[in-house]
Amino acid sequence: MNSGDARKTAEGPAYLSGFGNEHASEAVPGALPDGRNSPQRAPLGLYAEQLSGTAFTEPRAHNRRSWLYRIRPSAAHPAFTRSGDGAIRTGPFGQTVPDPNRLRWDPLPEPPAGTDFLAGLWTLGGNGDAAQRTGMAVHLYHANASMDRVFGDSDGELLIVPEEGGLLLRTEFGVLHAEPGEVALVPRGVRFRVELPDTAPDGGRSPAARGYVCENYGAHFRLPDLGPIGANGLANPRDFRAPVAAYEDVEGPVEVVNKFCGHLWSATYDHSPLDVVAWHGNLTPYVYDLRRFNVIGTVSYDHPDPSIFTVLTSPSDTPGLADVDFVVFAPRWLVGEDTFRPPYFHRNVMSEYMGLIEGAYDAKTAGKGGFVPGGGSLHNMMSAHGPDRETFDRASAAELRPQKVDDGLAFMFETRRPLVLTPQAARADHLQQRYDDVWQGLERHFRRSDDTLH
Ligand SMILES: O=C(O)Cc1cc(O)ccc1O
Ligand SMILES: [Fe+2]
Repeated sequence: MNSGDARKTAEGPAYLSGFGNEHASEAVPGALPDGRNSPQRAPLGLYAEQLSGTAFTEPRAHNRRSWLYRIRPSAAHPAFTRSGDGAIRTGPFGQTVPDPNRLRWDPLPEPPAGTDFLAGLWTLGGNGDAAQRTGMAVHLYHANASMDRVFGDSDGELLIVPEEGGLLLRTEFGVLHAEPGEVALVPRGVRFRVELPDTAPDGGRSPAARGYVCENYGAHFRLPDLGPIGANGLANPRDFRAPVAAYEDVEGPVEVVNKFCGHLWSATYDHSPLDVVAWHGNLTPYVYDLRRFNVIGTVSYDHPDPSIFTVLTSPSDTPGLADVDFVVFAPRWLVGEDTFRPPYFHRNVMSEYMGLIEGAYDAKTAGKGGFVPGGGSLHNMMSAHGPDRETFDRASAAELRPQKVDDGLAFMFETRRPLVLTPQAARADHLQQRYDDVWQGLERHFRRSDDTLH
């Protein structure tokens, strides 16, 4: 293999900084044409190819496309044939009756040896319709082997949230590294391979990689508007990192898997499709370190709605109504006076899938049988939830000194439509059976005169 690899820094691959920027990168000097996208003959004998992420005519502020200069055009491939879908499912989700119950899962069980990222993807549920390009799916993954095939998802962009084990993503645009605490996004259709880097001190294979994926069938994730917050805050654009160009020059059979309208299709190419020597444009994969999130909260009283924690949003056609939001509960100070500080009791018109990357979440008791890293909870539209009894008791009695919440990293995929489970999620052994019990014992404290409660 002749690999034009990315320039490396001491910590890992080199990156280009900024969300949605017009970037340009070449792995070989002179590979990018000057002053035009499609010269009569592209430099170095490369093929020019455009990859669009939005309709050509969408407003400039949202328009996404990149130009790729590659050893072979993507068109040079044989026919795809259907392969098994494994545990991957796609909207529309109609195989279970939508469930109004509060649900919680333990982490995915250990997969058989030799399970790569694609084979380890397991769909929990979702909504909308991939063919209508609206809605989303929640997947989890548990893998213990690097892919040697290449994957591209025509149904949506993939927001990958590692929880255990780092991932090396070799993409058409270059190499990305995502550790737990970071997220990676691969745009719709971009081909990539997920490798599990050797992280064990003895140079052995890292034991496993586990995490979550939001497959977004709708509009690209973008940064939320900041409104009165001002020009800065939440996720800062410069903290998003795109890869520098890096290519594989591989002649020989490479399996390429394409997810298209819910099914996996496979073709054996006679070369690697990760053969982009240079590219420019604003449609790129990227990584973001969630610990860089600039958390904003109250400095007076009350618990702000969690929209204040939105990292990325995929808007619908209705202003302010997201198809899906990606929200992070990052380390922060709590200072609210005369305030119940954890998340309040609520019933939400949006549906909430929550995951835990590490530690504990401030509305739920940690530990075995509770909300644990790698597990997840689903609070569908209008289902009543909030702090569990232990949290309610503790927070109602706590002395309200400034308090640093820095013992965990939780996130939420919040979506406009109820999430419908796959049969495998509805019947999973790792679905907790007694989640409702966390709200048992919330006794009545009501007295007609309010002199006893506090
Ligand atoms: O724990 C949850 O349910 C998520 C959540 C957090 C919060 O701070 C306020 C509302 C909400 O739904
Ligand atoms: Fe909630």
